[in-house]
Amino acid sequence: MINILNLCVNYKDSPALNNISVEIKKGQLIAIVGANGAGKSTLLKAIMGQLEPSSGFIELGVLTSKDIAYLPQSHKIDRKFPITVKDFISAGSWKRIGFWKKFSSSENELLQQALNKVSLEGFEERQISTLSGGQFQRMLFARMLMQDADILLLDEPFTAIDTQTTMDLMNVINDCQQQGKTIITVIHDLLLVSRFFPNVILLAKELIAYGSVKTVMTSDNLSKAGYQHLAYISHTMDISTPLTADSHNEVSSSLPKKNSTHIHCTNPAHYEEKIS
Ligand SMILES: Nc1ncnc2c1ncn2[C@@H]1O[C@H](COP(=O)(O)OP(=O)(O)OP(=O)(O)O)[C@@H](O)[C@H]1O
Repeated sequence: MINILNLCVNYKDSPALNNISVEIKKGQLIAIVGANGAGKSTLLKAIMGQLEPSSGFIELGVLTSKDIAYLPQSHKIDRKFPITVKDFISAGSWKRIGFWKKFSSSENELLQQALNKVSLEGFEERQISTLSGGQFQRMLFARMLMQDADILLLDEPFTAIDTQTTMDLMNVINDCQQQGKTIITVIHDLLLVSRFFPNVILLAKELIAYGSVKTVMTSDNLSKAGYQHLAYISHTMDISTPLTADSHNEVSSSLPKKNSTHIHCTNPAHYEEKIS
């Protein structure tokens, strides 16, 4: 479904990805792993069409970039931008309904579902600047859910958030996979990868390995990817623990409730980084 063939991406004269070939099937859940500067974010941006390949290509089959939802690294978003949680999340639907349009009842329903899935009911009128780090990340997930896209690309969704929030959001990712969505996530936490992600792309500007956790995260591959300090303990990593994130309802019930009203869509370009 996503066919990446001999992909090279350069920033001016400087290569960021070299000769990457990977075939990703519909419904797969994949972690992209690699040291800082390995080209992980670059690969996501190339898949979503924000960066042009210097050579090689990416095919999405019958899908287009409109069918892709992107969750950026949270520090790339201006958290001081004056916008409510509701308006921020509703921006996820702009590809469907355009900017500055009133929501239909079905869009409002999607919004409520998204808020519910990330346990942020009652936060609709809050300014995004007042959210904690974990609540902010939940809001980013809600906006991604609002897009209702077939392909989800997430860039470091679990950086600097607590275990509870990580587990809740892992549950959201799991639900999305069960709905048949294809999910590709950049992750630095190798233990999280080994526990929750069936497949891994290991990068170091070039492709070190692609496949199941067991076949990819070997000492040899980790060493080639620049994880020399971790390679020697890789064989002790527990890759057999199943997903047990079931605390979503608990957090959900502890948050305040509030009715929604109709909202506007705001152009995400106002508060997000632009790719140069
Ligand atoms: N806009 C840009 N202009 C020039 N070079 C860039 C740009 N964006 C990224 N790079 C370079 O491309 C390489 C890959 O960057 P990328 O952000 O894809 O790595 P990454 O694996 O996501 O890193 P990290 O884990 O640190 O986020 C790095 O050397 C980086 O400095």
